[in-house]
Amino acid sequence: MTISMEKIPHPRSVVWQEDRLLLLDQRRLPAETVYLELTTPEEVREAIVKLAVRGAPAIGTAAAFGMYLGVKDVPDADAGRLWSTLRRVGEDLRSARPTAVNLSWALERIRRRLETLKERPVSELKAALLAEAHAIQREDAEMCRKIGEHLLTLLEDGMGVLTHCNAGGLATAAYGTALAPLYLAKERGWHLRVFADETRPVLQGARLTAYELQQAGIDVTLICDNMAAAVMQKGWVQAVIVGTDRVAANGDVANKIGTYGLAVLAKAHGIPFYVAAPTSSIDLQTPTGADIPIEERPVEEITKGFGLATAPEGVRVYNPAFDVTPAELVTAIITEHGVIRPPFGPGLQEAVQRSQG
Ligand SMILES: CSC[C@H]1O[C@H](OP(=O)(O)O)[C@H](O)[C@@H]1O
Repeated sequence: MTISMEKIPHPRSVVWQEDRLLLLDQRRLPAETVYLELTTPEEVREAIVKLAVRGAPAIGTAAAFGMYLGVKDVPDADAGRLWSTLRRVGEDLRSARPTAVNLSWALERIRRRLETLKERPVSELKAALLAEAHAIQREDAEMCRKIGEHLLTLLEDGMGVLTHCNAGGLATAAYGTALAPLYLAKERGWHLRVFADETRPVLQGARLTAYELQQAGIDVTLICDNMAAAVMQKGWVQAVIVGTDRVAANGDVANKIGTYGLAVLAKAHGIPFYVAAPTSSIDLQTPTGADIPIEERPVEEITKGFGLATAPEGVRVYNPAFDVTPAELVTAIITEHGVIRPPFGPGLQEAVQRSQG
């Protein structure tokens, strides 16, 4: 199934154009649609660190193109410099953000692909690298649409769905993961009522999810994070759907801070809690959620969000960007291969193996 990128119902976050990478600057949404034109891996790393590009799959894709930017001007006669540059740029990009496994997954996929061609001329290696970056992006779009189709089998027309952060088209190559079923439901003429958590402190839900869904004509209601319990208590939510930055081998899920609390609330209200997870976000080498590195971000995201001082100077701040939801609070994990129910271990292994061919 090939996705026609011209027909996706939202702006593209990562676009390769001739010899440069265009990144939709998500820090400026929803007020401004501005694309950064990047020509070096250092610029790509900075864009990832500063959340100009964000969302686990989008980060992986941007890093893959960043690898090509790092080597595209290496002389064809200098194979040694190509390999040393690949190692340096790979490590530099990998260190940009620690939690989303898609970043290291994409870089490792590039490395493995080039290792199979290590005796080939530099020109062939560079062409193969760029082709692999395009393949990662293309496959991500296809995975997202398939996740949407599988998630739709768990929903019904007329349902209320609550989501957190942005696991939408802006976080991926197309359609998103958690938001994919909402786009497909719209295509089928369903009416789903979406409640989007604003998702402090960076407000990906308010700035990105509400924006994406409103642009697509999907019924979305923006709520503050602390309103999710009341919305569930009113009976307005029949499913919670979130994305993920990393699923551990036992089914523990790292996702945007606040996800764990939603899972506890969903359990308390008897609401299914679904995690949309492309296999590129599943990390079988990480045994449990306790082993997932959790990124801590600058205090200013909380004390001076969007430039407005909202806390006393010098106050102590704790700003983890993610939390871990234990597998026992997850109803199902939905990959591009289908719906996985507990116990998650065997199903996660099978899904990853299917993706490795
Ligand atoms: C399909 S996006 C996955 C994930 O990434 C987001 O984090 P961030 O905005 O910090 O990159 C969020 O946790 C999404 O659920």
